[in-house]
Amino acid sequence: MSMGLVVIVGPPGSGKTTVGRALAEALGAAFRDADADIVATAGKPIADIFVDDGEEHFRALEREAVRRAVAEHDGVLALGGGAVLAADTRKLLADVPVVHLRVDLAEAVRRNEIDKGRPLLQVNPRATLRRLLEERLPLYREVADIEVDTTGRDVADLTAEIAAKLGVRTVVVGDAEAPYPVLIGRGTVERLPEFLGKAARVAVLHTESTALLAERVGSLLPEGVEATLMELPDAEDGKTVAVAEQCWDALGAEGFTRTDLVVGVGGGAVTDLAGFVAACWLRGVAVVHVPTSLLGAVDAAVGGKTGVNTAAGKNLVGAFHPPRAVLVDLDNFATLPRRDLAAGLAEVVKAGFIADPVILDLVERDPEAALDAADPVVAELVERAIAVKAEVVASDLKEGGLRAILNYGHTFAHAIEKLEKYRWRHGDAVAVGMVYAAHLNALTGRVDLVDRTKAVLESLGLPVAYEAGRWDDLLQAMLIDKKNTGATQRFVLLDALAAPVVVDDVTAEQQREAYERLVG
Ligand SMILES: NC(=O)c1ccc[n+]([C@@H]2O[C@H](COP(=O)([O-])OP(=O)(O)OC[C@H]3O[C@@H](n4cnc5c(N)ncnc54)[C@H](O)[C@@H]3O)[C@@H](O)[C@H]2O)c1
Ligand SMILES: O=C(O)C(=O)C[C@@H](O)[C@H](O)[C@H](O)COP(=O)(O)O
Repeated sequence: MSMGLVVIVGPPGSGKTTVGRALAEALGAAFRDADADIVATAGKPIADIFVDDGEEHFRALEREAVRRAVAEHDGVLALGGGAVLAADTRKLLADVPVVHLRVDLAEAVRRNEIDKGRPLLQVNPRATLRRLLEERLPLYREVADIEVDTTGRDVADLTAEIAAKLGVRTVVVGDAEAPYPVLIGRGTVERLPEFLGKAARVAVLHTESTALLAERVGSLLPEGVEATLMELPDAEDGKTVAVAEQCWDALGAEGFTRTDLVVGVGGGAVTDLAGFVAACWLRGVAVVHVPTSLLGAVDAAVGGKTGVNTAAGKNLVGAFHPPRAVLVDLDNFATLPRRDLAAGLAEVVKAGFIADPVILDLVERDPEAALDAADPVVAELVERAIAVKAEVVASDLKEGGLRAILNYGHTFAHAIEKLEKYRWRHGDAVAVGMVYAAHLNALTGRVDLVDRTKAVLESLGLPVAYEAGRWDDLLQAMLIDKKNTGATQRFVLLDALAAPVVVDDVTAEQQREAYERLVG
C-alpha cells in the first residue's frame, strides 16, 4: 500500500538517517537518503565533492537530488542538514509532511564526534554547530509540520511519537500576523498541553453531550494547572448573553488572569460562546477549540468569529477573536447523531459550491459514506472544507471583503433561524438558504445550480424547502443581515460553480420570486 512521502529534516547530528530508517520500518515503507543519492550521482563521498568542487557545486547537486527524490519517492526521505537553505527546496516541501528533528548543542557535538567526516565540521566543530543550529532553526521550522526534540531520546520512542503525530495534518489559519494551527486527525485532543502557554487555570466550556470529553481535557493538564469545568445549556440555548455572563462570573470567582485559558469542547454553539467569553474577559484571553461536531470542526471553530444570538437576530453580537489552536479530533464524531452530522455536511457542501467542487463530487458519489463518521471520506471532506475556509480567512480575517463568500446561503438561513427562534439546526437552515441562493443565481441570469443543489442536499437528508406565507417576516429578518450596507442588501451568489460574487442589486421581485420557488 502506498503511504505517500514523509520528509525528515534537521541539523547534523539530529539523527535523520537513524530515525528515518526506523520510522520507515515502523511504517512499513521504503527509506531513501538524499545524501546517498548525491554520492551515487557524483561517484565520490560528500567530503570529496566539497574539497574538489566546492560547496556551491554540492548545493546544486543537492537541490537536484532533493527535487528528484521528492518527485519519485514513496516512503521516508531524509535530507541533508543544509538542504533547507535553498528556497526552491523549501517551496517544494510546502505540501509534503515534514518532520523536523531537533537536538541541543551538547548532544549534537557528541553525536558528530562519533560520526566524523562531515565537511562543514572539520574545523572548530562546536562553534560551527552552534552557528548552524541557530541559523537553520527558522528554516527547519518554516518547512516542518511536526517538530520532535531528539535530545536524550531513544530511537524507538521517537519513532513511535512521530508515527502517531503523522496521522495528524496541520492547516495554518489566520493571517501572517496571527497564524494558528488547526490539527486534524485522530487523537489530536491529546495535544492540548502544547497550547497552554503560561496558563495556571483552564476553563473548559462544554455541554452535557461533551461532558466526558471535557473531563478528559481536564485530565490532560499538567500538575499545577487547574481545570474549571463549566457546563452550558445545549445548542443555541447556550449561545446567549446571559450564559456568557454566568461564565464571566465564574471566571471572576476563580480569579482568571490574562495568561489563563478558555477551552471550548463542543459543537459550534459551544465554540462560538467560548470564543466570545474569551474575547471579552479582561478584553481578551486565549481560547483553544476542541470542536466535537462536524459543523464545528469545518467551520465554527475555525476562523475566529465568535458570538451569541439576541432577540435582534442570529450572531449579531460578537467579536473576531482567533483561537490559539483548534484540535479537530475525528474520533469525536463517533457519538454525533446522524442528523447533526448531516447538518455539518451542509457547510461542507457550501465550501464545495463556493470553492472546491471536488467536495460535491465526493458527496454525490457516495452520500452514505459522507454520513459515516468512520469512513475515510469524512476525513477528506473535513480537510478540504477547512482548507477552503483557511484560504479565505488568510486573506480577509475580519470580513472586509472576500470573507463574505463564506456566507453563501446564510442570508436566508439566518432569517429562518430567527423566525424559528433558534430551534432549527444551523446546518439545516444553511441547506435551505443555499437552495434560495441557487434560485437567486438562476433568477439573476447567473448559473442554474438549483437541481444540483437540491439533489446533493436531499441525498444527505437535509431540508430543501421552507413553509409558505412567511415572506414578510423573512424579508424583515434579512434586512438586518451583517453584510448589508445601510439600506442596501448584499447577497453572496455564484457566477458559476466555485465563482462566488457579492452583489447588491438583487431586486425585491427577484428575492420574493426565489422564495416562491422555494416553498414546499
Ligand atoms: N463562528 C463561526 O464562524 C461559525 C460558523 C458556522 C456555524 N457557527 C455556529 O455554530 C452553531 C452550529 O454548530 P453545530 O451544528 O455544531 O451545533 P451545536 O453546537 O448546537 O451542536 C449540535 C448538537 O450536537 C451535539 N453534539 C456536539 N458534539 C457532539 C458529539 N461529539 N457527540 C454527541 N453530540 C454532540 C450538541 O450537544 C448539540 O445538541 C450555530 O450557532 C452557528 O451559528 C459559527
Ligand atoms: O466564517 C465566516 O465568515 C462565515 O460566514 C462562516 C459561516 O458558515 C458561519 O455560519 C458564520 O457563523 C456566519 O457568520 P455571520 O457573520 O454571518 O454570523
